[in-house]
Order: sequence, then C-alpha cells, then structure tokens
Amino acid sequence: MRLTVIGTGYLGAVHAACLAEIGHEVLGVDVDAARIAALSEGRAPFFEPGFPEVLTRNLASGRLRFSTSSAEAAAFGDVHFLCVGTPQQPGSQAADLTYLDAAVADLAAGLRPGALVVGKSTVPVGTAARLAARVPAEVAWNPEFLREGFAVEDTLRPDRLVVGVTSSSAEAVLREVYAPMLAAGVPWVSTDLATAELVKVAANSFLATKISFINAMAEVCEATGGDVATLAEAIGYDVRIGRQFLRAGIGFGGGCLPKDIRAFRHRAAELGVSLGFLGEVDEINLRRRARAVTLARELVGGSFAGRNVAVLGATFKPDSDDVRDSPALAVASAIRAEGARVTVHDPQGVDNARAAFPGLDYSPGAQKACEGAHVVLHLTEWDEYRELDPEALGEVVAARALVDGRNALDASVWRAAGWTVRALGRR
Ligand SMILES: NC(=O)C1=CN([C@@H]2O[C@H](COP(=O)(O)OP(=O)(O)OC[C@H]3O[C@@H](n4cnc5c(N)ncnc54)[C@H](O)[C@@H]3O)[C@@H](O)[C@H]2O)C=CC1
Ligand SMILES: O=C(O)[C@H]1O[C@H](OP(=O)(O)OP(=O)(O)OC[C@H]2O[C@@H](n3ccc(=O)[nH]c3=O)[C@H](O)[C@@H]2O)[C@H](O)[C@@H](O)[C@@H]1O
Repeated sequence: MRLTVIGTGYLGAVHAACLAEIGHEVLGVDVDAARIAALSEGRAPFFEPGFPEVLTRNLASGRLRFSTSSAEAAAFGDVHFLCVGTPQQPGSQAADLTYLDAAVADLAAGLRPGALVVGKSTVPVGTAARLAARVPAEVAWNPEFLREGFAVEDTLRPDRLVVGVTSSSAEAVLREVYAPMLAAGVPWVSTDLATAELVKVAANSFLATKISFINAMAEVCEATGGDVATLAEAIGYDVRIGRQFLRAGIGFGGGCLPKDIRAFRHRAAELGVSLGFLGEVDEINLRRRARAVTLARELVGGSFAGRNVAVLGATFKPDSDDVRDSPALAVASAIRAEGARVTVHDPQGVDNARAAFPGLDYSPGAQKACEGAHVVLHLTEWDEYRELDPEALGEVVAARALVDGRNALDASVWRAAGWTVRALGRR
C-alpha cells in the first residue's frame, strides 16, 4: 500500500520507517526541512535505539522517502497518518491543536477521492469528529502507545492495535495496513472515534496515576521510616496490581504523560465531567521534584549558595535524548536558581538539554561532572550510572553525598564507600 505519515518526530519517523519495514511504500512529510534532509540521508534526528537501522534499511529498499510537501503527500497515497505534535498550550492546560489543524488544512486541498485520513496524535475527545467535518475524506483514529526507548519494538510488536472508525471499509483498509501484525496475533480493538481517542488518554492517565500512587506512598514512607521499594515489590506480587510502573522517584516527565493528563482533565471539564484526581496526580508528581531539591539542600548544609552540584542524567527517561518536561532538568534548574553551580551529564541528551537550559553547565563525562561536587544527584537511570565506582568517584568530589532520585543505585555499596545517600521514600 502507498501510505503517508504527516509529522516525522519521535512518533511519526518511527511509524513511517516501521510501515516500510512491514512492506508498504511510505512517504514521510514534515514542515521541518532540516529534519527531512537528515531523515532522507539516513541520519536519525533523535536518539532511539534500533531506529537508525530500520531507517537506513528501508531508505535503501526504496520503500521509504521523505518530503516537505503536503501536496506531494496528498497525491502519493490513499491512507494518511497524522503524527504531528499536540503539546500543552502556553498558559493553559489544554492541548494545542494548531499543528494538527494546519497539517489537515495543508493535506485536505489535494486529497484523492476515497482517501482515508488516520489520526495517530494524542487529542482531546471530539477532535476526530471535528476534523471529519472539514476534510473531503473519511477520518479514522488509531492512537499510538509506543514508549520512547522502545519505539521500534513497540511499533512492530504492539500490545494491541486500536482503531476508531465510522465505516467497515475504513476498518478493512486499516486491517490491510497492519496485516502482518494481525497475522502475528496482535489484539485488534475496533470502535468509534470518541472511544479510540479516549482509550489513549485513559491509558496515559492510568500510567501517570500508578506512578503518582507509588510516589504518594513514598511520601508516607518518608514520614514513617518505611521503605517504598519493598512496599512496591510486595504489592506488585498481586497480579491485579502488577509490578510495572511502581518505581518511585522524581516522577514522570516527557512530551506525553504530563501534558496528556492536563489536557484530558481540561477536556473532561469542558464536557461537564470532573477528573479532579488527575490534578492531584500532577501535584504529587511535581512535589517529588521539589523533594529531591530538599534532600540535596540538606546534604550541602542548608544552602546551595556557592556550592557545586553534579547532576547525572538530563533526559526524562533513559535510552532517549528527549528532555521535554524532564524531571531531571527541572530539579537541576531549581538548584541553580538557589545559587549553585550545576554541572549536568547525560549520555545522549546534552544537546537538547543545553538548548532548553543554557544556564546549566554540561560535562562530557559522568566522573568529570562530579569533580569538586558537594553533592551528586542521580536523576535519570541510565545503565552507565549503575557501573560508576563509588570509590573512584569519591576521590574527585568535594563531599561524598548522593541523592538517588530514581532509586536505581545500590545504596549499600555507596554507603560502604563512605557516601551519605538519600533516596526518595527510602531510608
Ligand atoms: N513521543 C512519543 O513517544 C509518542 C507520542 N504520541 C503523540 O504523537 C504526537 C506527536 O508526538 P511526538 O512525535 O513526540 O512530537 P514531535 O514534536 O517529536 O514531532 C512532531 C512533528 O510534527 C511536525 N509538524 C508540525 N506541524 C506540521 C505540519 N503542519 N505538517 C507536517 N509536520 C508538522 C514537527 O515539525 C515535528 O517534527 C503527539 O500527539 C504525542 O502526544 C503518542 C504516542 C507516543
Ligand atoms: O503517549 C506517549 O507518548 C507514551 O507515553 C508513555 O511513554 P514514555 O513517555 O515514552 O515513557 P514511560 O516509560 O511511560 O515513562 C514516562 C515517565 O514516567 C517515569 N516513570 C515510569 C515508570 C515508573 O515506574 N516510574 C516513573 O517515574 C519515567 O521516568 C518517565 O519520566 C507511555 O508509557 C506510552 O505507552 C505512551 O505511548
């Protein structure tokens, strides 16, 4: 099939390459000319494990191309996937749909008769129906559940495929698009447009709630001397609860969970439904960032003024270069605002971090970032930080003081090397 993907960011570029991987002819389109030039030359514009391989393999096969022209996209194929950003509106909790509206307007003019426009972006419920009234084509919604860091694997082998459609012919087209996955037994959920849109925000809200739940338990553990990691392990043995997404720490960030829970709550309120608990989920999450700052401040004697602080990790999670709403950088910048010199290390995220937070210092090496530090904060759990030698690091710091914001380092090993270790929800 000849398919187009409009918007080639973290979602769209991977989606385009994976559609080519399963045998389709794919044209990826973006308004960002530099991004399209990089993708066309086989250079991944972001760090995502496995993506460079699937990109170059499918460019070489001739099944994958990129362009900046929406007119070319409209003429190229009959199924168009919308993957543009839907960030939080500045000054509001609502989703900003201007990119989506612009992409659809650009495409609409040249659409071929019988074309199917398939939204993948995360949107407020009702968006698909609104767009359907504006385009001379059928509109479907096919939300995406991939995780950054596992994007290729999640796209090729998803837990489920969800489609919102208004006709059986649209469902048949989408079944054909995803035929290899259906043949592999991936569950298929076909529903109406509103339900498909809601499935996505419900899933992200549940995940965010699970993280904030365990972080609220961490707060109680801190007040009582309990241990949240043991608590999470113990409740996680109950299969109804499950062990995943119970890692307490400085909480969730990224380009999706934070903005999605806010936009969902905002949209629900417009519809007369109160999702107030999502506000609490958000607040708990942000309190954990503040708690990491407090622990570090205590370790440097009550004030950051004139102190050197090392931050290990800048991205919102490991195995990604994405720093959108990164808890690590929020903590780093809050500490800098209190007068510390903050040096940040990250294996992949430094360029993006520097662009977003030019006032922080950046170091090419983890150990180098720690030189002269009065406290070290471990804020993104990259594998390489687990390999750090507390003894060797102890030689370069000004004080052996560590905040483990991700509960991912073995505190007993660090303490044995003379470090004072503070973690969230743990002694
Ligand atoms: N990043 C992720 O892991 C996932 C993202 N999503 C959703 O997918 C959507 C996209 O997210 P990301 O890829 O992370 O965003 P992104 O910001 O990385 O990519 C968006 C892309 O759309 C392009 N764009 C903007 N306006 C355009 C237009 N008029 N025509 C063509 N291209 C245009 C931008 O230049 C950019 O390259 C959002 O709704 C997000 O919530 C859903 C699941 C996973
Ligand atoms: O809509 C999206 O964009 C995506 O959002 C999340 O994926 P992602 O943001 O890539 O990363 P997650 O693995 O969900 O982690 C999100 C944040 O939660 C934090 N987290 C995760 C798990 C946990 O136990 N504790 C915790 O603090 C991570 O550090 C990270 O900051 C969802 O997991 C995907 O299913 C969804 O498609």
